[in-house]
Amino acid sequence: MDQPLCNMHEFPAAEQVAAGPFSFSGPGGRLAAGHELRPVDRGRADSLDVRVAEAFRCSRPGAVIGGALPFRRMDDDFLWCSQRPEYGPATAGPDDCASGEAVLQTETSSRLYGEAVSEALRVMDRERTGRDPLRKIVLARTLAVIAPDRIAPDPLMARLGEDPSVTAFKVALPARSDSAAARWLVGATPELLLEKRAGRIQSYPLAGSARRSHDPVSDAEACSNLARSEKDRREHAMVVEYILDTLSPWCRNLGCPEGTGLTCTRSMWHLGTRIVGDLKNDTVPSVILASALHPTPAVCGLPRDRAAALIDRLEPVSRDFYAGVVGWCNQRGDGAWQVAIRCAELSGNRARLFAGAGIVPGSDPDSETAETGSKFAALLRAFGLPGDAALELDASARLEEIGA
Ligand SMILES: C=C(O[C@@H]1C=C(C(=O)O)C=C[C@H]1O)C(=O)O
Repeated sequence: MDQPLCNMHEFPAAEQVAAGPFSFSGPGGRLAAGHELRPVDRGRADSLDVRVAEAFRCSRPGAVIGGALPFRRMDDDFLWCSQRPEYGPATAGPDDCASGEAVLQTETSSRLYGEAVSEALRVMDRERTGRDPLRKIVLARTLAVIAPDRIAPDPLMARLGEDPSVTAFKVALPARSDSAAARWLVGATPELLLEKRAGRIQSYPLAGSARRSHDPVSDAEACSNLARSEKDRREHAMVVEYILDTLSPWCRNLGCPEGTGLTCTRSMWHLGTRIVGDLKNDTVPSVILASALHPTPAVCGLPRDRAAALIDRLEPVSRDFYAGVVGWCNQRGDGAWQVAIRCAELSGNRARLFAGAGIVPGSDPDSETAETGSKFAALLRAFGLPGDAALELDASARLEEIGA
């Protein structure tokens, strides 16, 4: 092998190589980048197959590609090929990352978010009787956490991994041109975009959400209200249909044997549907299937390209790799790719937290704002802040607005 086992990216990639540029920990165990890392040539979704094949062409048996696909298909991905990945049992646990001194700041105010939801509803209403109307859009907002010191990705990931219902992840992100700080995306996602083992694939889309409660009676009530909600079922069905339609050309058979059910993390209830299938060609890499699906209407909308354009117009902060895809793939094409939600972008002592919600005709701007507020809870707790800190911040901003 005469290619250098080093990276060709600019600073601070060396620091990211040293720290391990990707790591995933979930119910199935843990995979970390390990040793002998090379960057996969960066590029867009339309050249991914060529670049993945090239990265594996001269790699050792057991090599794995891991990293992140951005939200926008026209942006470049950030993937690494590891010659010696490390596998182990899931690691979770109390770690020393919680800094009680972290401060929460609004980036996108709840008022602005509510206005964006209202604007999306107006667009849907205008198009309602036209050809191919906008039927769903997922809008997100951000919060900032400022810590006294640099925020380290691994302890944060360990805290997030304490919830056994999620896959905790850490992936290196490309440096921004205006800053020398290494960037990371760290999160705990409950949503599996695509897993492939030999010829079998699986996807577990989520859409339709309710906040959990510490009180068991209210928690059960939130769950049963979600199960009965016509709006949430409609929102969910669009995602399932889209995934079935997209995967069917690749599959000999494909279906949802268990139907739609309820699933939960420590902070949220979701509607979820397990989709399983058998591939016609079992050598197709899992990352190619994941990229073909991305972005699903669980994070973007329908019709996809128009929803993506409206997201660009209505969201003040670029998603970058939030609502993208994170995961890994081996030389047989087996691997697991998760939807990059419930995550924060770390850079120095700052973290940008993202949360989004699906908007369909009939959505209520205030409820959607509250839903995004609830989705920050797991991250906020991992930073040592109260889980409802975002909701509290929204409530005090509202009081200020009305001059109370
Ligand atoms: C977009 C996010 O979550 C997605 C949106 C959901 C919804 O609208 O109900 C549910 C799960 C996710 O697919 C997020 O958490 O940021």
